Amino acid sequence: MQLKKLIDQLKIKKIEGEISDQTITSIEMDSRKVSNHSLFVCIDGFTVDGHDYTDQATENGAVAIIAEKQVKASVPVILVPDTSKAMAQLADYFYGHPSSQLNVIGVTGTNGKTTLTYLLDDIFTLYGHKTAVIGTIDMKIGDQRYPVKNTTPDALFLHKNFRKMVGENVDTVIMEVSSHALSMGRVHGVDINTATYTNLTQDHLDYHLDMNDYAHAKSLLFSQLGNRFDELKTAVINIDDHYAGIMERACAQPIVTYGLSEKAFIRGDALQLGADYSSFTVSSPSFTTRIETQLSGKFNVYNMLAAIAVAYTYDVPIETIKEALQQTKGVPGRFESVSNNYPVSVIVDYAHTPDSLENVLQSISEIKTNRVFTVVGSGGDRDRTKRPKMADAAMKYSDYVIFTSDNPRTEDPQAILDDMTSHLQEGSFTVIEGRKAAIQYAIDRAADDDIILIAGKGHETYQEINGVRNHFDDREVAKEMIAEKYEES
Ligand SMILES: CC(=O)N[C@H]1[C@@H](OP(=O)(O)OP(=O)(O)OC[C@H]2O[C@@H](n3ccc(=O)[nH]c3=O)[C@H](O)[C@@H]2O)O[C@H](CO)[C@@H](O)[C@@H]1O[C@H](C)C(=O)N[C@@H](C)C(=O)N[C@H](CCC(=O)O)C(=O)O
Ligand SMILES: Nc1ncnc2c1ncn2[C@@H]1O[C@H](COP(=O)(O)OP(=O)(O)OP(=O)(O)O)[C@@H](O)[C@H]1O
Ligand SMILES: N[C@H](CCC[C@H](N)C(=O)O)C(=O)O
Ligand SMILES: [Mg+2]
Repeated sequence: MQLKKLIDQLKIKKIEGEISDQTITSIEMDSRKVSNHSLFVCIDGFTVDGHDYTDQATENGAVAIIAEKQVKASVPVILVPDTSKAMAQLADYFYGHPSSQLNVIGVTGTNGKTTLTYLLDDIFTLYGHKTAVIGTIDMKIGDQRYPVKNTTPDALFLHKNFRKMVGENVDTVIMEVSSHALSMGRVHGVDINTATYTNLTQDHLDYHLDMNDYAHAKSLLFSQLGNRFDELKTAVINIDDHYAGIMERACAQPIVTYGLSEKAFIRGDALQLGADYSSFTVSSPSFTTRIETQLSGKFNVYNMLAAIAVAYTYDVPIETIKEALQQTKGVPGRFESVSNNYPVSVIVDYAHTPDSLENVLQSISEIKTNRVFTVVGSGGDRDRTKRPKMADAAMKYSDYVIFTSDNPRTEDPQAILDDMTSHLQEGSFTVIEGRKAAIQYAIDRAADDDIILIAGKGHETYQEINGVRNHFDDREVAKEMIAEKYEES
C-alpha cells in the first residue's frame, strides 16, 4: 500500500520530510520486527519509549515513522497526537477493516471470561459456524492454535489476525477483553457486535485507582458498541452484579440481561450442583428448558447463562445451546480434576482473585465429604491488596492451607507470602515457598476422600521468576505425586 494513501487516513497530523511514492508492506510497533518497507509506530510504554528506537527501525528498513514527540530520523516522520490510536486506525485500514466482516463477541469482567469464550465456541461451532477465540490461553483460528502474550493482544496483532481469520472463512470471533486492554486502547477500531459482562470483583488494583476506576475501564467495552442503530449490536449483562448499572449506562444499544434474580431476561433457577455436574432451569420470554452439564459450581451456572444469552441474540436455537452445554468439558485448568480414580481428589483451578478463590472453595464445600487442603499463592508485580483477601478466602473454607509461590515475577517470594499471611494467627497455616514442595506436603498428608485444591495457575505451564519462565505445570506435578503415593502404598 502507498504510504500517502495510508496516512491520508489520519485526520490530525504534521508531516516532517517528504512523502513521495514509498510503499508500505507492514506496520510495526517493535523496532526489532521492522523489515524493508515497514512503517514504524513509536509507542511510549511502561518500560521503555518506542521513540528511542527510531534508529534501529530505520536501520532495519523502516521507510517512515509515526511519532507523538519530536524524533530525529532519516525517513519522513508523521507526528500525531496519540500514536496508539493512530496505530489502531492505520492497522484497521491497512488490513481492510477486517473486524467489520466478522461477528465479534467481546467478553469482559473479572472472572469467567476464558470460560465463557470456550462455552460460546462450543455453541457456535455446533451451530455450524467457523470460529476464532482470542484469550488468556491462546488464539485459536479454526483448529489451529497460536500463542498470545496478553489475554487481549495489541491493536496491531488484532487487526492483522482478523484479516487472517477473514481469509480462512471464520465468521465468528469470540474474544476476551481485559480492563488493561480497554484502558490502553488495544481494541480501538475493533467492530464489536456483542459486548458481554460477567462480573467485577477485586483484581488489578495495582493498575486501576480503585474499583470505580476499574469498572469504568470495563464499561468502555459497552460504549464502544457505538451510538448508531444501523447495525445490529447488543450488550449482554449480568444483572445480579453490583456494577451492572455502570455497564448499562455506558451502553446505547439494546441490552439482554441474565442472572438468577427475577429481573433477569435470561433467568436461571432451580440449581442442582454436584462435584462433576450442574443442572438448572433457564427461562426467557420465548423458552423454558432444563440444562444438564458436566461443569460444577454456581459461578459456572452464571457463565452458562451468559453463553445462553449471547447465543440467544444470534438466534441460535435453544436445543443447540442445550446440546453444546451438555457436551462441553469446560476449560483446561479450571476446576480440572487430576486425580483420576485415586481416593484423594486433586483439583487444579485458575482462581487468582479473592472472589474466584472464594467461589471455587464454596463449590468444593458443597461437594466435600472429608477435609479440604488448599495450596495457593499470589502473583508478584500485581495487586498487593488482594493478597491478604485471597488468604482469608483460603482460610475460611479450608481445613489446611499451604501458602506458596505463584509467579513471583520480580518480587521476593517471601515478601508476597508475608503480605498474604502477616495478619493471620500463627500456627493456623503452613508456608512452603517452593510450589512443588508445597504440593507434595498436601499430597503426603491427605487421607482418603480429602480434596486438595491447587489454586492460581490453572493451565499455566510455567512459573515466572525474575523474568525467566521455568517449566511448571500443577497438573503434571500433582499427577506424578499422587501416582507415586498410591503406587508406594
Ligand atoms: C503493563 C502492560 O500492560 N504492559 C504491556 C505493554 O508493555 P510496555 O508498555 O512495557 O512496553 P515496552 O517494553 O515499554 O515497549 C514500548 C514500545 O517500545 C517498543 N520497543 C521496545 C524495545 C525495543 O527494542 N524496540 C521497540 O520498538 C515496544 O514494541 C513497544 O511498542 O505493551 C505490550 C505490548 O502490547 C504488552 O505485551 C505489555 O503487557 C505486559 C506483558 C503485561 O504483563 N500486561 C498485563 C498487566 C496485562 O495486560 N494483562 C491483561 C489482563 C490479564 C487479565 O485478564 O487478568 C492482558 O490483557 O493480558
Ligand atoms: N463467573 C465466575 N464468577 C466467579 N469466579 C469465576 C467465574 N468463572 C470462573 N471463575 C473462577 O475464576 C477462575 C478463572 O476463570 P476464567 O479463566 O474463566 O476467568 P478470566 O476472567 O478469563 O480470568 P483472567 O482475567 O485471568 O483472564 C476459574 O478458575 C474459577 O475459579
Ligand atoms: N491475567 C492475570 C493472570 C494471573 C495468574 C496468576 N497465576 C498470576 O501470575 O498472578 C494477570 O496477569 O494478572
Ligand atoms: Mg482469561
